[in-house]
Amino acid sequence: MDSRSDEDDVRVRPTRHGSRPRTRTRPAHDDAVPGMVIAVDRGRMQVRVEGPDGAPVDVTAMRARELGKHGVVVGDRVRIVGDTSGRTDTLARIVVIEDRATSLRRTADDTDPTERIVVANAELLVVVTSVTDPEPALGFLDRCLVAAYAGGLAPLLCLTKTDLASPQPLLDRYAGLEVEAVPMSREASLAELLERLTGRMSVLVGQSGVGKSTLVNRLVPDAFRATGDVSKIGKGRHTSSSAVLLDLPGGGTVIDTPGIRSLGLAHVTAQDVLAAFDDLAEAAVDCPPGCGHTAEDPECALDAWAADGPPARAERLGSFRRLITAVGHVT
Ligand SMILES: Nc1nc2c(ncn2[C@@H]2O[C@H](COP(=O)(O)OP(=O)(O)OP(=O)(O)O)[C@@H](O)[C@H]2O)c(=O)[nH]1
Ligand SMILES: [Zn+2]
Repeated sequence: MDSRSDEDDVRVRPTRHGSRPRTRTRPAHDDAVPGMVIAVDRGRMQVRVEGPDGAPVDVTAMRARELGKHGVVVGDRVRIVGDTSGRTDTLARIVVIEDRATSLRRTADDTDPTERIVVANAELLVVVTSVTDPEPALGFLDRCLVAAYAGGLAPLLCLTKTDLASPQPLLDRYAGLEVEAVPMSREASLAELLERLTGRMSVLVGQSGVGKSTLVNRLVPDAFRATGDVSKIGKGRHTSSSAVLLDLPGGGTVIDTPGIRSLGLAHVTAQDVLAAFDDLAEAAVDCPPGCGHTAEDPECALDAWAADGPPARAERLGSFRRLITAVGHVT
C-alpha cells in the first residue's frame, strides 16, 4: 500500500498572506456541472452532483490539466465536464475549483512551511477528546482550536467517556474562549450533538482511543459500509485517504479524518488566530506594528483592553495567549 496520503496532492506554496483562503477560480466552462468532492484517492476524485431526476449521483473525475498544480480535497465545490453520468468506467474532468469558504490546513510539522489542505468548506471542527482513558491531550486540543480559528471553522469540543469522569476541567480550560462543548458517552443521547451537526458540514478529528469510531458509528449507522465504498475508486486499491465524508441520516455531513493524528501549524501566525476573535481583533488595532500579542509584548494593546473591562476580559485574554503560546507562534 502506498503510504502517501492524499493530502500530499494538495500542497500550497506559503504566501505572504499566510493562511488566508486563496482564489482558485478558473475560466468558466458554461456546460460544467457543479458538484462537491466527497472522496479523493491519489488523483482520482469522487464528485457528487445532482442527477437528472434530482437525486445525487457520484461521478468519478480527474483534475483537468488546466488546473495545473491546484489540488482538490474533500469538501471542495467543483465543476466537472465530460461524461458526468456517473456510470461505471466513465471519467469526468474537474475544470473549476470554487473559492473555499473555510479550509482545515496542516503542515507536516511546525517547521515545514508546506501546507496541506485536509478538508475544504467545513463549517465546524469537532474535536473529539475523552475526559479520561486516555487523558486529554491538551497540546493537541490547543492545536485543533488554533487550526480551526486560522481556517475559518468554528470549533466544537465533543468530550467523550463522561461516564468515567467529569468533563468540567476541560470545560473550565476553554471557558474564556467561549468554545462550545458537548459532553458525550456511549450511552448518552446524541440529540445535543446532532442539533449542532444537522444540516451542516463538519470535520471530526481526534487522537487514538478517544472513542471517535464509536461516535461515528452511532452518528452514521452504516458508516463502515460507506467507508468501504470509498475504496472502490482508485482501481479498487485500499484508500489511504485522510478524509472520509459520511452523510448524517437527518441531513448534513460529517467528515472523518482517520489518518490525522497531529496538526503541524507552521503556517499559522498569532494574527491569524486573533482574527477569529472580534473583540480581541478590534482592541488590537491599537497594537504597535508587528505586535505578537503575548504577555511579553510590552506595548500590546490587549493588556489595556483587559484592564479596562470586567474580569472576564482578563480571563479571555489569558486563554487566547495560552493558546498562541502553546503552539509556539508568538511572533
Ligand atoms: N467508558 C467508555 N468507553 C468508551 C466510550 N466510547 C468509546 N469507548 C471505548 O474506548 C475505546 C476506544 O474507542 P474507539 O471508538 O475505538 O476510539 P477511536 O477514537 O476510534 O480510536 P482508534 O480506533 O484508535 O482510532 C474502545 O474500547 C471503546 O469501547 C465511552 O463513552 N465510555
Ligand atoms: Zn498586541
